[in-house]
Amino acid sequence: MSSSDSIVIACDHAGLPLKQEIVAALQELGRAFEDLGTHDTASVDYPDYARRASSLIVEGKHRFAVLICGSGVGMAIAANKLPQIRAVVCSEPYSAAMSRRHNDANVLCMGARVVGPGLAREILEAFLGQQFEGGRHQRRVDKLEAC
Ligand SMILES: O=C(CO)[C@H](O)[C@H](O)[C@H](O)COP(=O)(O)O
Repeated sequence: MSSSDSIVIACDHAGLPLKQEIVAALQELGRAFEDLGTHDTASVDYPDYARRASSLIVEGKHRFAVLICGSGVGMAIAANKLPQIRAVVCSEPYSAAMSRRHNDANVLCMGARVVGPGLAREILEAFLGQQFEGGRHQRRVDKLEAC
């Protein structure tokens, strides 16, 4: 794995338990990652964490982000405000895989109040295990950036 495949992870208070599972999964997978927090259950605002993590992708420090809140939705809305960010909320592995293959998604959002740890790990592995296919999908992704 090259450093260009590194991952930044972040969560709000609602996402903390699942983020801890994702940290363990990434360690077992041997993936390099940076954990931006939050690190305790005090209530925080997901846009702050989504912006920090997504900014590190835009700056080129990390290739992917995994963002976790209660539903995953708030994190995705916030992350997609930044240019070059294609954030998806996934609650099953098929969408996660296709978001890489067809959409070149670079931010995976999950809801700790939606998916359990086993399913979350399957989603994570589906996302990280696929490559963007390019071709006609590159044309469509280019149009996304122009929207
Ligand atoms: O942004 C969200 C919903 O789209 C997240 O699920 C948040 O984690 C959630 O809104 C936090 O809710 P709480 O009642 O403040 O714990």
